[in-house]
Amino acid sequence: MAAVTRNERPTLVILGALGDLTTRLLIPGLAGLVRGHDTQVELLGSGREELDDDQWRERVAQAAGPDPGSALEALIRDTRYVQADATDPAELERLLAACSGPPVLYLALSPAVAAQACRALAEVALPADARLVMEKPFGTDLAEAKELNRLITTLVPEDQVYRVDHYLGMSTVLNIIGLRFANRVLESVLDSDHVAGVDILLDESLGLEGRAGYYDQAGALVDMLQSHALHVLSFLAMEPPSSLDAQDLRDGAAAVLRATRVWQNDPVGSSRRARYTAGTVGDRSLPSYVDEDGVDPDRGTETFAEVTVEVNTWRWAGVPFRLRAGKALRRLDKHVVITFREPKWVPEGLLGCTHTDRVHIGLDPEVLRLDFNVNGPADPRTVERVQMTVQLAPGDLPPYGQVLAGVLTGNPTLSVRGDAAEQTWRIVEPVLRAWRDGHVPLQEYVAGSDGPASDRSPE
Ligand SMILES: O=P(O)(O)OC[C@H]1O[C@@H](O)[C@H](O)[C@@H](O)[C@@H]1O
Repeated sequence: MAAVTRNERPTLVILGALGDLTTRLLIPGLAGLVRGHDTQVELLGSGREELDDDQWRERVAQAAGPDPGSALEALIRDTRYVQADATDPAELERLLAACSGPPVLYLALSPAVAAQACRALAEVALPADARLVMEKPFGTDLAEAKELNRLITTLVPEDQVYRVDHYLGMSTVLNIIGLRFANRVLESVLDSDHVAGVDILLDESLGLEGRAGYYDQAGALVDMLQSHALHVLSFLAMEPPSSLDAQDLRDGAAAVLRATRVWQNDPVGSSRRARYTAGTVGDRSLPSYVDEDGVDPDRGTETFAEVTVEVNTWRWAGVPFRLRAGKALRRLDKHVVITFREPKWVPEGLLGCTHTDRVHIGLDPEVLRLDFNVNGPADPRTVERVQMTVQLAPGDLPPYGQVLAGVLTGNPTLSVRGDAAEQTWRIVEPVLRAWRDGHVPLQEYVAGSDGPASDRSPE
C-alpha cells in the first residue's frame, strides 16, 4: 500500500478509545503500521470518560508494546484525548475541530451506539474528505443494516466507508486469492465436478474473556459466521477477478454472497447450535457459559454454531459449504478444508485408495496441507495416504494493521461493501429465526472438548 505523505496526513479519531478493541487490537495494529511502514497519521482518542492527554499517551504506549522506534514515539508524543459523547452532534463538531488532517472516524463502539453516532453525524457538517470506519457486526439484522447503509450514504460516499472485518486483513485469508489464482493446478479443479464439500471451521479455545455484554447479545452465529466465515467463503468461491482493485475484488465477493443461501432452504436441518458447560481448556478451568459474569442464562445464547450453505452458481451448485465456529473448544484451529470427490475410476488391482484428496488451508495456525495418495515404498499396487505440509510465514502486519493500512491510505479493497454487508444478514436470517422459534435444539458440550457430537467429521 502507498505511504501517506505528510501534507495529507489523516487524523485517526478512535471513538470508544478506552474500550477493549482499541487497546487489544487497534493500537497494536496501528503501532505495526507506523513502526514498519512509514505511515504518517495523527491519533486522537475519544470517549465519554474523563482522561487527560498524559493518561491517554500512557495507555497508547502500553498497548503499542516495547521498542516503539522514532516514528511511533512521535505519534505517542503528539496524540491527544478529547472527552466527547459520540452520540451528541455538538460534541462531535468539537471533536472534528480538533483534527489537523482529514478525519478518519473509527467507531469502535457497540452496534447500537455506533448507529446512534451515525444519526448524530447526520447533524454535523462533515468535511468532504472524511472517512467513516464501522466495526462488525454491522447492524443487528438485515433491516437495520439496510437502514444504517441508507443513513451512512447521506454522510459520506460509499468509497469513504470502511466496514471492518479483520479476517479480510489476515494474511492467510488474503493468501486464498494467491493460492487460487496464481496456480493453475488448484483453480482448475475448484468446482462441483471435482469438489465434494468445503468446510470453514473456526475453532477457538478462548472462552468469553469478559465480553459478556457484547457476546451474550450476539452469539457464535452473528459473532463469527455472519461475518468472518461468510467473507472467507466469498474469497474461496469467487470467480477470478480481473484485478485486485476495490471494485473488481468486491464485485466478485458480493456476487458469491448474492448466490449463497442456507442449504436446500432448510435452516432447521442444516444448522446446529450449542453452548459450553464447565470444563478445562489446556490448564484453564472455565465455568459453564451460563455461569459467566454478565450472561443471561434464559437468553439461550449459543457459543457454537454450524450452518451449511450452498452457492448457487454454475461452478458451485450442489457443493455443501459447512461453516462452523465455537468457543472454549479443545484447541485453537481456524482452517478451511476442501474435500475432493473420489477418482472417476481406480484401476483394478490398485489397492488402498480409501480416502479422497483434501486441501487444508490453515488460517490460524498458518499452514497449508495437501492430503493425497501415493504408491507405498514397497508395493506398486498399494497406495498410502501422505501429507505435504507447507508452513506459511506470518504476515508482517497483524490483521488490524492491514485493515488500518487500507483505511489510512484511502483504499477500501479489504473492507466490506454495503451490499455485501446486507447479503451476509440475508443469508443467516432464516437460521436466526429458526433458532429464535426454538426449532433447533440448543445442545451442550464440555469446555475443552471438540464441541457437540456430530455425525460428520471432515477434519
Ligand atoms: O481469529 P481472530 O483474529 O482471533 O478473531 C477471532 C475473534 O473475532 C472477533 O470478531 C470476535 O468478536 C471474537 O469473538 C473472536 O474471538
